[in-house]
Amino acid sequence: MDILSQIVADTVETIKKRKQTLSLNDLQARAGASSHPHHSLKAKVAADPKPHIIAEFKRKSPSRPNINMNADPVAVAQTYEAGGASAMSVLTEPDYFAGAPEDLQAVRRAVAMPLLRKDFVVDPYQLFEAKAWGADLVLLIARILEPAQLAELNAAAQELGLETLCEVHNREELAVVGTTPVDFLGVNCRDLKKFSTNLDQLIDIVDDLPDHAVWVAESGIGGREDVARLEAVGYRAFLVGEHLMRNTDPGAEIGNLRGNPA
Ligand SMILES: O=C(O)c1ccccc1NCC(=O)[C@H](O)[C@H](O)COP(=O)(O)O
Repeated sequence: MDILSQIVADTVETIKKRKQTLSLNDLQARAGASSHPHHSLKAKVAADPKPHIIAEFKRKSPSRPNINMNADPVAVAQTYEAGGASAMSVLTEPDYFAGAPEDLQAVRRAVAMPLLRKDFVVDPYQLFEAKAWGADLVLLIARILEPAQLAELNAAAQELGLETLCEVHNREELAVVGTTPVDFLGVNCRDLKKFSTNLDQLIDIVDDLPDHAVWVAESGIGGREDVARLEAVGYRAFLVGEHLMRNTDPGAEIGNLRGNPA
């Protein structure tokens, strides 16, 4: 079983348990009562031609067992926001990424930038969770969804007022997306078998990316030159995790990535 299949199998079990603790009906009521205003990344991207950094909070990952295990999500969020991040990605998956719903909820109370619930969404229940916890965007990974399932989750998320970031790794997965009106189309250049990243793949695929979504470059971005190279071929937003989580001054580095060195 590959790593994504393992994560998805465990996620399905986690959702089963959560449904026993909080029914879908009760969760829907909570999501409906959520008083968080919507913070739109789409609007930010439309208003500003400069590169947009989606700064990620990630303690660890399958490829990196210890990135920054003791990091405080609220302190990191405040630094990211002050540094000019357009949005923040918060891992909520517990077993492989040491994330938690409480991280997203705490960050929501502390900052006003758009928040991405970064998880392995396979069930509409997770969309209501995302809404109830204060997210503005959700990740939908093409590799783990059937085309009809992706279309349904995308429509359900947008109906709830969540923007969608659909992630692909290659051309084959673009077929899963088809004409589904996702808001953001992310290309992730991490090879999930070797755990290596190769930014050239993000460049090779651009001729086949659909125009209906904003393009997001994901994984392995390590400096201003990387952003500039990817921006030159049409990417408008950049999901950056490890590079910022290991940086001693992530706020300044976000400015640098955007082409505004301190
Ligand atoms: O990073 C992993 O090891 C990983 C393994 C399995 C599924 C997803 C994985 N990573 C998630 C991501 O896509 C990254 O967190 C994100 O693109 C940021 O990447 P980076 O800037 O390289 O931390």
